[in-house]
Amino acid sequence: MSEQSAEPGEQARGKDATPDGGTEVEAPAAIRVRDLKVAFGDKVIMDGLDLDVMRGEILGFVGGSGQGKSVLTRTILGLVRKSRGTIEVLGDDVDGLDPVQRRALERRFGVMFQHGALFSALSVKQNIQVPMREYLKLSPALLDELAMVKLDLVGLKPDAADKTPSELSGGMIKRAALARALALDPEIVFLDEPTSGLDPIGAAEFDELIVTLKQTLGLTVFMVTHDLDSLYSACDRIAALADKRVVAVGTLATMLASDHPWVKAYFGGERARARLPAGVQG
Ligand SMILES: Nc1ncnc2c1ncn2[C@@H]1O[C@H](COP(=O)(O)OP(=O)(O)OP(=O)(O)O)[C@@H](O)[C@H]1O
Repeated sequence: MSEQSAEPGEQARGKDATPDGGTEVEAPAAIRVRDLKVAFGDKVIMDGLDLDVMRGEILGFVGGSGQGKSVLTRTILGLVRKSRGTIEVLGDDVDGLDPVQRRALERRFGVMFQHGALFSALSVKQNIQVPMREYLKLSPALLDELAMVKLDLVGLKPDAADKTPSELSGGMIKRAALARALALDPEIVFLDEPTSGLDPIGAAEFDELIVTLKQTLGLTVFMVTHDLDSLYSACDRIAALADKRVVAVGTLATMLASDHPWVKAYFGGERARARLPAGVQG
């Protein structure tokens, strides 16, 4: 786990202590964004945004509604054009990739869009197999076997395989969508508000699942969320988006100490303070 200095530019970076506890060194970032600008026509959504998501961490990404959290995710994924800045994913500058390299990189991340976004006409198994069919050449038997492995990984019973999304509970839909995001054994998983719409127990179980998968599969997780419990219990670090850039990044303690008005209001509010883990002072 790491914390950041308040210096501009330094703020986005993750640093790890050396094993002997000595000088801090920069750990490799899974995602490195620098000086990002994104605009739709005259409407500037991000300007001068820096962010590092470190390998093997769960980074919780927060910001007011409509501030650009989904747009940032989509820009990193190459679905929205940036007007300035650099984005490196797993060591590759995405601007320097030819289509073949781009496709190879895309195989290394999985995405779970808001509300699951499963294909309603397909069964759970077929949904999980969509990315497999797109990127892998496997026999139907192997595709079925792999889909069952993914179902098991996310804690769904085998009988969920042949159900359609409309036959699933909200929690099961989230798990099925996560299974699809994990279909190609990604190194990075993007989760857009994964616990929205779940009851507190379902949300806590989903958070636990994400933490377990991070630990067992070594996943890097970029998680857009409004869920304070997820931020407190599942995330290694938190980054806050305001004023078109990342204004604070670090542990919960860093957030609580931030002077930025939006971060102060978000983490210092009554609701946020009431949910703080035991032992953490708001
Ligand atoms: N394709 C687009 N064309 C024009 N404007 C867009 C487009 N996509 C998003 N926007 C605008 O960009 C801004 C940021 O949207 P975004 O969905 O990223 O917000 P968000 O922080 O994820 O919000 P929420 O927390 O409510 O989901 C909004 O004003 C939105 O209307």
